[in-house]
Amino acid sequence: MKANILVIGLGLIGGSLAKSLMRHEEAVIYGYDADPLTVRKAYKMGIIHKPVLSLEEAAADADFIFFATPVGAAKKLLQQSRFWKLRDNVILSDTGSTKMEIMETAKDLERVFIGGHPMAGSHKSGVEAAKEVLFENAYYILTPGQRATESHITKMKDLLAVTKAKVHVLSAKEHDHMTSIVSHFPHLIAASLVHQLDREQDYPFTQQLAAGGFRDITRIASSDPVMWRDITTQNNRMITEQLGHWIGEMDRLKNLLEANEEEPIRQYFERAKTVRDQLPIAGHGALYSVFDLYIDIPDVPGIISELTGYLAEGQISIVNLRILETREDVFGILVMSFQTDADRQKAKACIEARTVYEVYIS
Ligand SMILES: NC(=O)c1ccc[n+]([C@@H]2O[C@H](COP(=O)([O-])OP(=O)(O)OC[C@H]3O[C@@H](n4cnc5c(N)ncnc54)[C@H](O)[C@@H]3O)[C@@H](O)[C@H]2O)c1
Ligand SMILES: O=C(O)C(=O)C[C@]1(C(=O)O)C=C[C@@H](O)C=C1
Repeated sequence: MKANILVIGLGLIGGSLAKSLMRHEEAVIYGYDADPLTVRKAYKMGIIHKPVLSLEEAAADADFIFFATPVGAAKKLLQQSRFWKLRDNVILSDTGSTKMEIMETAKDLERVFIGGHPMAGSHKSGVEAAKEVLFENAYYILTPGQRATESHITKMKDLLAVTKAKVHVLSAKEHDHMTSIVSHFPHLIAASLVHQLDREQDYPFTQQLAAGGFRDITRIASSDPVMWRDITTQNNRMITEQLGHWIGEMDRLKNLLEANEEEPIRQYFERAKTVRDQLPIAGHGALYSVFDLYIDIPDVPGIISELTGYLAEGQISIVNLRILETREDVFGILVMSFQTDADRQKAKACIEARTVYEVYIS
């Protein structure tokens, strides 16, 4: 696709988007960030073709403009964009985690706006964390504004096709309701669990004991505070509604604990396990699918390079690697993540054929 694409905000998401949009051979990717060092880094990393110094000049040449800053800044930039001289057929979009306030702000624009939200990310931020493959297999939500026609939406879908994300259209209200449940509120729970640990005075050693469970459930508490401040203030009503449901759930749990009967407690865990295990794609999250393979490995030097070497020979790409609970002289579990089930099956067959280690899919 031949197009000038301007990405404003070259952090984790803007950087990843810019890099994957480079797959359009004829597109020219312009990159702007409030932090000039980030723009330089993005250029050096090959994430953008043209570093932008004057936002307004670059905007005037753009066919697509993406606002990929935290949602508070995105709202302000959208307001400013009313005074920019833009092409008549430009399509504006964003990557923000909230949609209702952004769509409300975009309502007054005299250009087409299609809200966007790639449902993939990380607790890491900044251009250094950007990855070309970040959106592959993830849902990418679009919330078209009132000026957007079917042909504009198709144009946007064609542009995003190279990200290999699953593009899905929703209303801003549907979006904000659903993400408050599966993304926004969980971040507050993660933060609150860390605060609970932080308040523990009697046994400071508790922090040393925070192992896999605590680490897994609180990983997202390491996310960027400004980004989450903005999300929480913009989607405040929906998030507060979820808090109300949560308090109800905690009351139910409190009753269960006070009664302290084995069977209802087992059923509580059972129901949660059933729902969690049935989330789309092998229980790996409703929003971002990766396909994990578990390999029992001895804790010996060189084991990981041995296994990744076999997969490289078989041309099988890995998206992530981690080790669960390895201790000296004990078998550990190596978890390899793949982008597709087909890759995972190929990897399983490859490792089984070439090693004696037990390989399984959870
Ligand atoms: N992090 C995630 O997991 C995730 C996932 C999907 C969507 N999002 C959304 O995408 C957006 C970007 O998130 P991120 O994780 O890439 O953040 P980030 O902190 O990695 O990057 C944001 C970038 O925007 C720049 N910036 C801030 N204000 C600016 C301004 N006024 N003008 C120009 N640049 C400015 C910052 O310098 C930074 O480089 C946010 O709206 C966020 O809600 C985040
Ligand atoms: O995986 C993470 O660290 C994330 O928090 C990613 C996550 C999410 O909540 O799933 C965070 C915010 C987004 O808007 C989309 C994705």
